[in-house]
Amino acid sequence: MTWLDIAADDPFGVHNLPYGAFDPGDGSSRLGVRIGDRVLDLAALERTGLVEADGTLQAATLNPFMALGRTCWSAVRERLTELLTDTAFRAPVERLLLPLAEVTPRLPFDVGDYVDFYSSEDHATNLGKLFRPGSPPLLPNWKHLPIGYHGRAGTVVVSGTDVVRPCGQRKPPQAEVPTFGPSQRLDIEAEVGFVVGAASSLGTPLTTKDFQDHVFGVVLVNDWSARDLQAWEYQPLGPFLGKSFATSVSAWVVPLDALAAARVPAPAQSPPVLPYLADDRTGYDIHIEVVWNGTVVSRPPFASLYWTPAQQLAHLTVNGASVRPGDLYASGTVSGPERGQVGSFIELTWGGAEPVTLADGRTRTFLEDGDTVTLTATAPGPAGTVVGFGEVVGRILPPST
Ligand SMILES: O=C(O)/C=C/C(=O)CC(=O)CC(=O)O
Ligand SMILES: [Ca+2]
Ligand SMILES: [Mg+2]
Repeated sequence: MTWLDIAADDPFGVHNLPYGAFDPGDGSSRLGVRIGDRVLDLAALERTGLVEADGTLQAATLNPFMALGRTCWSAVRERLTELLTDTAFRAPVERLLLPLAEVTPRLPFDVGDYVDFYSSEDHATNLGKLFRPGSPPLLPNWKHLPIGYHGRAGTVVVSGTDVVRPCGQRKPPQAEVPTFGPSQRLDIEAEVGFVVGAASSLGTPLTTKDFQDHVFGVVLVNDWSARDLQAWEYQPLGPFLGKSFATSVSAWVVPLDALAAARVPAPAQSPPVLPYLADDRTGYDIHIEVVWNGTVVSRPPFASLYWTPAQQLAHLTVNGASVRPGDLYASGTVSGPERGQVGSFIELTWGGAEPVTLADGRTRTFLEDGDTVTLTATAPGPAGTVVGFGEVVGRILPPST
């Protein structure tokens, strides 16, 4: 039990302790750990000598700390738990707690490379039907490898950042030539992101067993997608400007250690995968909620994903490509089999053909200017607790002229 005055069922209790970066009000970026509705100033804590992490907690982002590797992550997490539970430490630690409401979240890590996968069978099937009607929805490679593409690391933004509606080329199927203008089919993708901590060596692939030692933690991701731009540009090289304008991540990186109780068996795979992709089928029971202008429109179940994050890591390094601290790889859109479980609005409204009605009585197909989308998620924690992921929220601004 923590000495802090927080409810036993608080999703940000001592069983969670997610890391982030925050601006205390002076324009700087400082590392912190969230506990309840407060943030513990890790830079100041390290300077007191109560925690030791080679000075890495003085940095503006988590990258130097994440580079230290799992032994250090576990030691610091254990020490933080001790400091927040043993009343002997209450006096020196309590002084370093700030109300969450008084700080501004910053991007918690410098994003190295950003990869986005496509690992939900339901999502891939739905998108196949919508983008390629008349063809088999799953391409022949889909069950043999986790399909992915490299996204744009420099436009990954922290939750709360507004998203300007992108402009670009689009060509409806019946049109003869493309036109240019603001996207008319602006969409979201609800995803879970994995943040690499420990680097690997160029030329040496990681195995599925290396996942625990290289992945530091988990964030929520909204991979904003302009479907009209995407549909016209994506063949043959894959997503480009239809997705690179912005990708939002949640402010708090939930340590992998906080998700031990959320492990569930991932779906069985058939046909069998090649040996380098064989894994112990560890999935995570993360329950996502998609909230559109205040209305919950969907509840995507992460546990349903066909490809696990361990397989994704093994696949993305199997050619010898290395990973670095701050690399981010996202699961791909999380969709379950039901309409109320899909992770994108193109699926929710079936290509815009079936509008949804929000709580304010207004209908929607794709995003309108001024709309706000919030993704939240929880997972089971130890001893009946709940692990919170916070939220990733973004509001759509009109296109720049
Ligand atoms: O099937 C397609 O052509 C396109 C699929 C996507 O847009 C999905 C994507 O970005 C990967 C994912 O999030 O699952
Ligand atoms: Ca995506
Ligand atoms: Mg994106």
